[in-house]
Amino acid sequence: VWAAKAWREGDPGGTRAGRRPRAGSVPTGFLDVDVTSAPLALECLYTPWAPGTDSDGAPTPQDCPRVFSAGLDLTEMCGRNPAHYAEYWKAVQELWLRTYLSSLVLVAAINGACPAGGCIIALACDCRVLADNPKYHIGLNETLLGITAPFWFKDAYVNTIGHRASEQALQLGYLFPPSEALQVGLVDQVVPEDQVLSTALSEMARWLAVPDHARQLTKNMMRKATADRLLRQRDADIQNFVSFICRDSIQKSLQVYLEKLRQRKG
Ligand SMILES: CCCCCC/C=C/CC(=O)SCCNC(=O)CCNC(=O)[C@H](O)C(C)(C)COP(=O)(O)OP(=O)(O)OC[C@H]1O[C@@H](n2cnc3c(N)ncnc32)[C@H](O)[C@@H]1OP(=O)(O)O
Repeated sequence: VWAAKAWREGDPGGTRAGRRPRAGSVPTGFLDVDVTSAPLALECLYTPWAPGTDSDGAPTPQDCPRVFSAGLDLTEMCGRNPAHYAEYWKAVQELWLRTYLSSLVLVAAINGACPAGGCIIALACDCRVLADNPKYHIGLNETLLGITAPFWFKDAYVNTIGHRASEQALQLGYLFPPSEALQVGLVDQVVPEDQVLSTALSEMARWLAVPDHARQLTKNMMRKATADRLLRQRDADIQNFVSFICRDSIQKSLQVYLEKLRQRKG
């Protein structure tokens, strides 16, 4: 995700980091900011696995990480205590709200798999460019983990791909391959892997060509109702998450899923 202001001004004290986060590190790894203990300065962020920059601070496309984001860190949702779950979920809400309501132009350059929480951050951007690789699936697959997407994930999905497509994809936990993601409108462009960043930057330029104040007011007008719905119910949403995730059956499902992931690796 490229934050326009940071890019235009050349990392003005931003939080760009060189390391690539491990899979499943949203939210604390995705933007490389510990949102549980620090205010999230989205207005000066680079993607933590920015693929390097040239002397002008513009990105260079030499790195293809295979994983845009593996979604929320499942280890944060397993075997912990209710206070931990509450703090974690508050941080997830905060990350999404700040991304979704940012006045910056945000373009997601999706150069890897993008399930669940990864998809929701991409959906919070203004525009999505996905690399054309059949392994780079995108979507909300929560049901396959035995959990349900919260209402605000669903809202963002519906806003982007419509009610019927969301209903079907959410129930099936469907992860769209690039061609289908484009067809359904989940992403705006699918391009060869080595053109993801250049395309994202062209998109960025297109959005930045619009007068800022008009674009920002329009963005807010389009997004406010969806964000307000969560803002009105933040505490209830946290309580719902905690009681859901604390259930023995849900803990069991998540552990089984994590174990499968680890075995698949071996
Ligand atoms: C009202 C209640 C509401 C509840 C709502 C809760 C919402 C949750 C939203 C989410 O985001 S849930 C997470 C969904 N994510 C996934 O299903 C993705 C799972 N991961 C994969 O499919 C693959 O890892 C990948 C992303 C396709 C990448 O494949 P790759 O082969 O490159 O990596 P792996 O070798 O599989 O994984 C490396 C390593 O990472 C672990 N891991 C992967 N994903 C996660 C994760 N999301 N959380 C924690 N850990 C994850 C995996 O187990 C490996 O670990 P190891 O210890 O190194 O073996």
